[in-house]
Amino acid sequence: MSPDPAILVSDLSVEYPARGVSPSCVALRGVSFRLEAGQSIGILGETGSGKSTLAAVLAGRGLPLRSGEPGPRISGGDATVLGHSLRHARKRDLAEVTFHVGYLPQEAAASLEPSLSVQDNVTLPIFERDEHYNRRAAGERAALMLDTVHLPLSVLAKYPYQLSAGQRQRVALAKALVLGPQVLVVDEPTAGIDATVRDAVIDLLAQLRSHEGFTAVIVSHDLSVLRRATDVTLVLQGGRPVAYGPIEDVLADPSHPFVQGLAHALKPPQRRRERRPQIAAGEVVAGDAVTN
Ligand SMILES: Nc1ncnc2c1ncn2[C@@H]1O[C@H](COP(=O)(O)OP(=O)(O)OP(=O)(O)O)[C@@H](O)[C@H]1O
Repeated sequence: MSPDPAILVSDLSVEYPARGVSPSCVALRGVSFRLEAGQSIGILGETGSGKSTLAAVLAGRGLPLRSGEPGPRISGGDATVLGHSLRHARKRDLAEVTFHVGYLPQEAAASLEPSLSVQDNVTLPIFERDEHYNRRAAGERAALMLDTVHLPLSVLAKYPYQLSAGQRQRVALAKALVLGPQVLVVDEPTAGIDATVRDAVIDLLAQLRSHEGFTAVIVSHDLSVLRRATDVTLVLQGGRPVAYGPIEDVLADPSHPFVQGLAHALKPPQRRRERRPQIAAGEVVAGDAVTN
């Protein structure tokens, strides 16, 4: 394992600058964590807590290079990804980061290019970097990626509208993996897909996690994803970190009221099932005591 962390976030604050009549908005405040190469972190939090902003920033996406450009701006602290400081990133740094960090944004499946075949969608990141790249080699790469996400090769010639939502999600994942990233950032990978495909996507993320040196940042409120595909989970509220640790520890020891609510929201079916027999057993005992 490299002595340098894959990702180092130190007291990071991020804001969206004011635009027109909209005031500026601080999306992240004082976030810190260190992720070694080969580790995987889950990001959890209520809507608007800054999860997608953190994912996009760490993926090097959307950061403006000049003041006045739209996009989230690092207003305090820093995030260093694969040795590149994002606060002081120049165009070349961001190109390096986006090359080595695969990104599956929220609703990535819906943002596949409808006029392109699956093969052309998956290989788009290759040709965006090198328009003269060998087409045959790119086709072979697309086939390998489809195999990685467990889709049949017949899907390569299809168009996104011909696929199910779950298949589109896996194509989007293949596209995020096509450049062979060292780090994968995924934002709600199981949202909006049916239960069977959801399991397949979770299996995939768990398998990727077992690849040596593969580092991942996974935004999800799906407990199975956090359990199977992450080592630690960071909980955000209003842009601030409120809990950090392995997901079971976070849920078992919720010292913050928000995390307590979250633990309850994520666990009710199991807890209710566990509690009911206990109450029933108590009633039986009480009844027995009366009748005996
Ligand atoms: N382009 C933007 N311009 C201005 N403010 C934004 C922009 N995108 C997000 N925000 C604000 O930044 C904050 C964090 O948003 P973000 O999308 O990161 O939250 P989230 O936790 O991912 O939410 P969700 O779970 O709903 O996707 C919110 O207050 C949001 O309104």
